[in-house]
Order: sequence, then C-alpha cells, then structure tokens
Amino acid sequence: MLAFLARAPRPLLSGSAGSPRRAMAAAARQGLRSSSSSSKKLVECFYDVLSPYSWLGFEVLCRYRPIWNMELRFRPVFLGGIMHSTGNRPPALVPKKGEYMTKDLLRMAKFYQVPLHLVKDFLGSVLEKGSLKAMRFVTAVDMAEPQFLEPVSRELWMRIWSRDEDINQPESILAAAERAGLSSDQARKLLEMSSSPEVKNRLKATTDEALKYGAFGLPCFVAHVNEEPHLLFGSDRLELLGHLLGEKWLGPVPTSSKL
Ligand SMILES: N[C@@H](CCC(=O)N[C@@H](CS)C(=O)NCC(=O)O)C(=O)O
Repeated sequence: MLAFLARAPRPLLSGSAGSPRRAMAAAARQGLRSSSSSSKKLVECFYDVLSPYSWLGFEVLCRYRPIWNMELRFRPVFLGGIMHSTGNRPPALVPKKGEYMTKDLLRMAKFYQVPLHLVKDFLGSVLEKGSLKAMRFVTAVDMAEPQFLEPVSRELWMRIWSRDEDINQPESILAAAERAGLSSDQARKLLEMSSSPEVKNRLKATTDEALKYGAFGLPCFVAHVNEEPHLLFGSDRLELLGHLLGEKWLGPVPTSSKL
C-alpha cells in the first residue's frame, strides 16, 4: 500500500452500516450534501500522466468521489496534442514561470498530500520523452479493463512524478501495470493493443473532445450542470467545482472525522 493512500481518508459515507440512504441523510444533516440532490452530476476529469498538476487534481477528486454527489469519469488525453492544437506551450518553458512552478508544485503536493517530487531532467524526461506511449497504454486500459484505469494512471504518475522513472519504455509500462494489479499476461496484451488504430483513434477522439470543451492545458474538469458543460482548468479550481455542483469544499484532504 502506498504510504499516501494508507493515509488517505476512508470514504465519508462508507461507515453507515451498508445503508446508502442513512449515509446520505447523515451527510445532508452535516451540511456536506444537499438532501434534495438525488441525481449525480457528471464530472469529467481530463488528464495526462505527464502533467503533475493533473495528478494533484485526480487524487483530490478521488477523495471527493464518495462525498460529493457526482459521477466522476476519468478521460485520458494527450497533453502534447492539446498544446499543439491550441498553439499553447508548456508553462515551464518561460523561465520565470518554470521557476515559480517548481516552488508551486512542491507547495501544492504538500498541501494536497500527494507524494510528488520534481524530476531532475525536466527537459529530457518530460518535454522530450513526452507521454504518447504511456497515454496510449492508459487508453487501452480504459477501453479493455476500465476497472484498472485509476490504479494504472496512479502508478504511472508514481513512476515519473514521485520516483523520477521512465513511463514510455515497454518495461516501464508493464511494471506500472503490474503494480496496479494487472497480471503480466493482461499487461502484455494491453501493451500490444495500445499500438492499434482503435486505441490511437480513441486517444485522439478524447483529446478532441477536451479541445471542443475549450481545453488549452491540463488538468481540465468539465462539470455538467443544468445540461450545460462548465470547463475548469487547474487542480486549484476544485473549490469552484464544488460550488458549481452545489457541494461543500472541505479542503484537499477531507477527513471522515468530520462526519
Ligand atoms: N494552476 C494550475 C496549473 C496547471 C498547469 O500549469 N498545467 C500545465 C500542465 S502540468 C498546463 O497544461 N499548462 C497550460 C497553461 O498554463 O497554459 C493548477 O493548479 O493545476
């Protein structure tokens, strides 16, 4: 078990003797959820494992999944494609932004309690190597073994943004997949599948969807409220996401002790 996951709070609603209605009522009494909100609002989380800010947003949203009345859908995309299509460029290429980002990321990682560390060779490991192979693999997992999407994504983030390891070589991808719980046989089949036209097209289609919503960088969250999509950019926009959903923000590490 990863140390930070062991520390992660238990789902807020899980301790109510198996009765979701009692748990919902308890949450409503505590002001954590409006008692009138019965249908879940869809939240799409567009991310790439190359993006450290995506990891921060992803982990905090996982913590809020049992607290907020939302259906959380993970949407793996290719950050390089988003940058290219919008004419944007990685913020770290602007020296002053890069300087700020290194401080900001470490502060945010501590605050969000995600074990993120900086990579030594940002140019080589992040900008030059990119994430195409990794994100094609993540897409194959989403298509064929979606129950592993979350742990496989997390293991790839752990590799690049916690342990400063490669994420694109076949053996790197297989190691992440096996740590996430896939058998070596399943992992190999998914790796083979990840170079198929179906997977390539799916990654492109999801990236295009993010672009249509207005994405120019990652992470992006799309909240579907009153049949309207609201695009939010950044792991620092989760409080606003809660506001749009009519939910309470309890900080980046909501704890079950609050119930
Ligand atoms: N303030 C945002 C920063 C997010 C960010 O810088 N994301 C990078 C990728 S890791 C990006 O796509 N940036 C595009 C831009 O800043 O225009 C956050 O807290 O998440």
